[in-house]
Amino acid sequence: NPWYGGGGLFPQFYDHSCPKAKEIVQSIVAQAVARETRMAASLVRLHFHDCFVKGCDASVLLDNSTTIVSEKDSNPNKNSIRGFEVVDQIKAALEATCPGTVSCADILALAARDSTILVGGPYWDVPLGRRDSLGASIQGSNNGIPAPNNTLPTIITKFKRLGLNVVDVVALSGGHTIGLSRCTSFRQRLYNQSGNGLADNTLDVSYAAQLRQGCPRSGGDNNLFPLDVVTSTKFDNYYFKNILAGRGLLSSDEVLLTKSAETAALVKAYADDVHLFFQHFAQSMVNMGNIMPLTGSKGEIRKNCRRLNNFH
Ligand code: HEM
Ligand SMILES: [Ca+2]
Ligand SMILES: [Ca+2]
Repeated sequence: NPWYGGGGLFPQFYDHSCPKAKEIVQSIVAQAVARETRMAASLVRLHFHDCFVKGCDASVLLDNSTTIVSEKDSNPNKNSIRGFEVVDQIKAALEATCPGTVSCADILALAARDSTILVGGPYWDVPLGRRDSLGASIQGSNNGIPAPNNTLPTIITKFKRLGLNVVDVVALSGGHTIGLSRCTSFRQRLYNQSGNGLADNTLDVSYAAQLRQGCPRSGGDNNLFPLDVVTSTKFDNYYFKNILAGRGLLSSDEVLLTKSAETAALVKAYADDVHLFFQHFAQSMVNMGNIMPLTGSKGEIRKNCRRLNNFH
């Protein structure tokens, strides 16, 4: 059935219960991205870090409380993940228009799509109807979200566990065509990639020298660098062209080219054909958004994305 995604979600879910839902999300995301372009990247990543932990259920949005250990303090998220204030603003507007109707998990999926379009990326219909979790998993966040120094087999395994495939790995890594990374996420490549005191030899020499300027051996952990050194505010295929030129920022970006013929072929195909990348990215975002949604009477529709309705 073409109307339904893998998880029983469908794009028309709010057409009767909250017909303005999509435009409300879009207009607040547009304001936020106009204020700060990076917010588009941060909102795309927020959906990813939600879906990879217990599925797309807004678990990532819960704050610490007596019953919740927040995913916000996990290794991948701490001092890194952002966009929560924008989600709060969207939720407040939706509660004012259609109280108790639109889930925080669906807000994340819509905001990721709208963000992508606003910086020049592809459109896709977002399957909807997710409900919000009654818990969070900091352990799931620490273990389930790939780390930048993971090997390619480990990264692929972390995707496959969730029903995603190698095309999804490479296409979704293309999300790094926008946004920023902290020095701490790639420092090892600049100084001691293989424990021999040498820089990663796959790094372009002048790019590595440029990175060392702002990312010293010690200190500057939170200094920020574009994930796409050519067009970090534009959703395009420079991320893949950069990898081919030894200018991928993270080890997890570079290994797509050097550790598997299958992923390398996709990197080259996307570098050659932006339309193919856009088509695959859109499909893979739908695939990611279908990971283990709560539907029917499972979970709840939170009134405030940061806490359970029955909070203490
Ligand atoms: C394939 C495995 C992946 C790894 C190892 C990875 C790792 C990272 C790391 C280390 C950062 C920088 C964080 C920091 O230093 O604060 C980052 C940023 C980012 N990631 Fe990924 N990522 C992966 C996949 C994805 C996917 C699937 C998406 C979305 C489709 C994505 C979207 C982003 C975006 C947009 C940013 C920039 C966020 C901002 O500027 O606020 N990443 N990623
Ligand atoms: Ca989740
Ligand atoms: Ca770009």
